[in-house]
Amino acid sequence: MTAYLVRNVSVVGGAPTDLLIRDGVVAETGAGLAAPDATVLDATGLVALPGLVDLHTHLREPGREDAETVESGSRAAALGGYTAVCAMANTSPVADTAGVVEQVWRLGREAGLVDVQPIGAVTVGLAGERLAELGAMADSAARVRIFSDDGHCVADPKLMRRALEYVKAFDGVIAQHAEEPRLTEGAQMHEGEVSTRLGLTGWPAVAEEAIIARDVLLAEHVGSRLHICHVSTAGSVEVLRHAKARGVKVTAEVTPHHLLLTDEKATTYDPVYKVNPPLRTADDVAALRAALVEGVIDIVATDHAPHAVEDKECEWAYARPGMLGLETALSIALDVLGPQWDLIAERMSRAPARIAGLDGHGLDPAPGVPANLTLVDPAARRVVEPAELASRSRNTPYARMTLPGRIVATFLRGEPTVLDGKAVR
Ligand SMILES: NC(=O)N[C@@H](CC(=O)O)C(=O)O
Repeated sequence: MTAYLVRNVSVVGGAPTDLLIRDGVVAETGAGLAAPDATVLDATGLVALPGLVDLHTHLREPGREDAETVESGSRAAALGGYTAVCAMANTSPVADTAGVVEQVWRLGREAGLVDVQPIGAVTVGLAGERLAELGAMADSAARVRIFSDDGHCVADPKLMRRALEYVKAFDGVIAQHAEEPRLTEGAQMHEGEVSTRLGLTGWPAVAEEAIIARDVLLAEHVGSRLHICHVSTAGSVEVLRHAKARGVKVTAEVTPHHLLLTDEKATTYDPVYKVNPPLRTADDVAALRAALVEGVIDIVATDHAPHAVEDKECEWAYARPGMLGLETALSIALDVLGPQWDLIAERMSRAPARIAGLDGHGLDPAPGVPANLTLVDPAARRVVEPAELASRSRNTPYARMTLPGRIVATFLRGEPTVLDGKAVR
């Protein structure tokens, strides 16, 4: 195994130092290290972060390998600075059995570019009628701890309660896609002034807020861990603030796109901006940003949702919801938060690793720690070219935008997955 001597790097924004990476761990840190056998990387001006961890990635395998595979999504993740991703269960077949989660887990190991941690479905076939085999998935080789019907809400309160009770035994967490389905029938975009102007059926903020309010009360009643996927409204932030003040064990994520884009984008009728939950108003964006800084929202998660061309380049009403995220998330975070490295490390690596229970991830580079880390050039600016993305899909909402920051290198247990901004494999 090659040793790497990373020279003159700022660890999470601190004073420049050297990092020696050997045998899968950070072996030494300090100024002026010597290691004649190591490959030297001059990291002057670069920042080292603990490898990013994505709690919400759609890898599309099995079932839609034309849109993404475990391998192509893993490569996109590594290029985005990630060392671990949690793969959502809405594949085909659905990841609702030990067999399917083990298959995804094994494909992740074979690709070897990031740790792929499968998420199991809460209900059989995401149909919201019967609990899936949560215990069997937890006991499988994939050791599933997060369960989600993402793409669908667990709308039945009794099923939601049972799921919360069930996962308590192994400290699992239910990740809820908060959308009261009766309130979003036929919805095409955020319900508000823009939807009225365009004559499109709206997805009201209350459809999200009502489910979060119900579920934080259920989680409190049961004493279980609840995670809220892709929080998108100012009202949801208020419900979460209230729940956290009461001591409810709830965590929440926000996506890069909900931190940057608004429902005004729908006026282009370009389906690349169609996503679930929909892009909201500028006031919502401001509330989400403030909540992320404050900690009412715990993490940034990408909701990387690759879609084939025919599912996106069509009429708005027929387009599938979802956007790419893995290869641009750090740049958007840098754009929105500025160079607050400790905050970025917390919201994009340490906290998601804790929520997912991923050992060896989310740890700042320090002697003895597994070398899961990424090197960022904060001064670089890049133009997003869809054709250059590693994802099999092209549905990025940031096409041809100039974004700050570039991932220079990513290491997974001491092995580079990205060097000089390029995937190693
Ligand atoms: N976030 C999205 O817009 N899409 C997700 C599922 C979903 O949440 O609808 C997908 O799987 O494509």
